[in-house]
Amino acid sequence: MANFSRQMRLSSTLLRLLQQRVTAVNSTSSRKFTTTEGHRPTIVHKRSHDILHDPWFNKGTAFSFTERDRLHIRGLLPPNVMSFEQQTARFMADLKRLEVQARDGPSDPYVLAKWRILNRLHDRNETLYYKVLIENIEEYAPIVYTPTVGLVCQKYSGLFRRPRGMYFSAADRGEMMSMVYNWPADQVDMIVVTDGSRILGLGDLGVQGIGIAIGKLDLYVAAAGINPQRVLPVMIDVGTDNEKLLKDPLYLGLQEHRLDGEEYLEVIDEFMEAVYTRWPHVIVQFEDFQSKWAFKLLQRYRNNYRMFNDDVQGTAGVALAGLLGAVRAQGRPMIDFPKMKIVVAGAGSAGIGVLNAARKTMARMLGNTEIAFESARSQFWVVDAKGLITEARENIDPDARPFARKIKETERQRLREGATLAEVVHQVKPDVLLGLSAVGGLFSKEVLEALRHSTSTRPAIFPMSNPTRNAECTPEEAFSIVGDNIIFASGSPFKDVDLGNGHVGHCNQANNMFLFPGIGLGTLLSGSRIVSDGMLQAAAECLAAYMTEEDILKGVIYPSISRIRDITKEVAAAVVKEAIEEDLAEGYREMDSRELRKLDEAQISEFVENNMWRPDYPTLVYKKD
Ligand SMILES: NC(=O)c1ccc[n+]([C@@H]2O[C@H](COP(=O)([O-])OP(=O)(O)OC[C@H]3O[C@@H](n4cnc5c(N)ncnc54)[C@H](O)[C@@H]3O)[C@@H](O)[C@H]2O)c1
Ligand SMILES: O=C(O)C[C@H](O)C(=O)O
Ligand SMILES: [Mg+2]
Repeated sequence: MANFSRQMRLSSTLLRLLQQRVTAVNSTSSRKFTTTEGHRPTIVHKRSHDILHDPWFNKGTAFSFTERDRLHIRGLLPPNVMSFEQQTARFMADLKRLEVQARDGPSDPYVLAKWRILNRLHDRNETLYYKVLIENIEEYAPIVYTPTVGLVCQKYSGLFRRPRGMYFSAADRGEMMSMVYNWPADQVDMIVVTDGSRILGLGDLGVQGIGIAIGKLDLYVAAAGINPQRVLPVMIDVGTDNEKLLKDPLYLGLQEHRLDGEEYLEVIDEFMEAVYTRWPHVIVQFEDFQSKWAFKLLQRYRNNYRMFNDDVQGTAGVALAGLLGAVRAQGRPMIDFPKMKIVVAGAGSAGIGVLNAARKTMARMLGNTEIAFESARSQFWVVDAKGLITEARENIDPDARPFARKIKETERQRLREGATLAEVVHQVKPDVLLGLSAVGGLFSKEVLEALRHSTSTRPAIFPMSNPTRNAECTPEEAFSIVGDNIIFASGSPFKDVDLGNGHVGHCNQANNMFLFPGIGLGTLLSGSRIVSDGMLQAAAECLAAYMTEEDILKGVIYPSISRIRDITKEVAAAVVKEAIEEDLAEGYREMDSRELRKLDEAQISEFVENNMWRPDYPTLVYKKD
């Protein structure tokens, strides 16, 4: 009897195994024989451990039996061959177990543990990692990207395991042109580079800022479908002025003060020359450079290289789309935008970028004349660490000067140089209060109470600073103090607010993640040599038009992150179209500029979609070098 039940157990195990094998066989045989690149075999030049430790080709337990023989890895893996779906499910179960044990809330103590688990998967098997990320983007973007990525950068010394990306330091001067050949990939499409000097709202984190470049590139892969083999996170370590890091024995970067002036520029110039020599078509996204350098570097390189600054230009487009959404949410036509009164707290790279873009858009709507440009200026009040910026400000930052209020105007409004944010909001009664100050809680009770007197029927509150703790206010504060009717959009994600009357206060996320992946992908596929103002404007307009009237009236002015792949495709198509119209498009692979010009709108969209990478295992075949 005992024997019989043992046999039964064995045969049910066997049956299960066989079923799994059959499923695996079926899933292979049911594959359509298309000519798409994903199903052609990939030739590999390594075997054995090398392939298991190579995240580009590793499939872990999903290697089939024949592949295990071919690649000399039989016996190096547990015997059960898992399907891609089983692997995903197993990984998700593990990740979920952690969550069941700790029901989180906004200050989830397990975010770093989740990041670690995801990071380990990233090291082992990139294809599976991106499948998990894409299928669960809403849940895990806040882990691999903002806000958790900020914490990861802060704790980088402890979290560092396997290196990812490239590091160029001040000590590498004169060597970068050869160093760049140490990177294993012959093709790189996207580089995100930082010097770690202003990571989110967390200040100078030195070499630890590499985390932000990695997080942005994760979105390039997940949202824009850039091939993960062709992305490169870069950290340019020119030292740090963070005294704590300078003394920290575990710090992984150069323990000297930051280079400045010509010396600093020489390092960045050398880096740019090196990467464009090896990969002439690469797109370089500058990220989280302190404002002092952000504008200068943008002006220095934007006419000669395929580059853009995400904090200045990406943020500007995202904010602009939100501002236009706020106009529509009041039931007014977009063309009413130039009538909006906008108070901006923060005049750094992000704030100034937003101000310039909004002013230009207003001027265009008013007829694109010099008078229109001048008159648009008076719709903005800018408050920085020293208060309201007026023409009376001493040593005014040249980038902020165009937005300094005229003395006469301020007197008329009973304001003055250096007036506090609360005073400005009280006197101006703005339609929009937008924060890019990196100061958590800046929109205090006093400021929000003053906004209750806004002349708008639906005041808009945009605490755009990151990460969560640096947000100028929480949605709970905004809805409870200013009212249920407001439009709320924050840089870091917040949960919707229960307003207690059967209604929900919607929390939009106003983050440049809705634009930079599409700007990069569109630039890549158009083959444009530069990222023009027109291409950036097209990206912003595409995002602004994405939401339906019905959504907007409900206060939903940005898409949910679950739609990031779709919005990114649309943005990229808009960028390609604009590049064609501006005669900048030089084409991509077999789609040369002449072919590109023949495409209609739907065909451009299809072209974009067909060139977006998806996580899918190719069949691997070994070939000797
Ligand atoms: N949501 C997004 O997509 C997005 C994009 C880019 C930047 N950001 C966030 O914006 C913030 C600022 O970035 P940045 O590069 O402009 O930084 P920055 O340090 O260059 O600028 C900060 C600005 O805020 C001002 N400021 C400081 N204290 C203030 C106060 N008490 N009141 C009013 N203004 C004050 C400073 O004077 C300065 O002008 C960061 O937190 C960053 O994470 C968000
Ligand atoms: O990184 C983000 O989440 C947005 C932005 O680039 C920032 O610097 O805050
Ligand atoms: Mg940034």
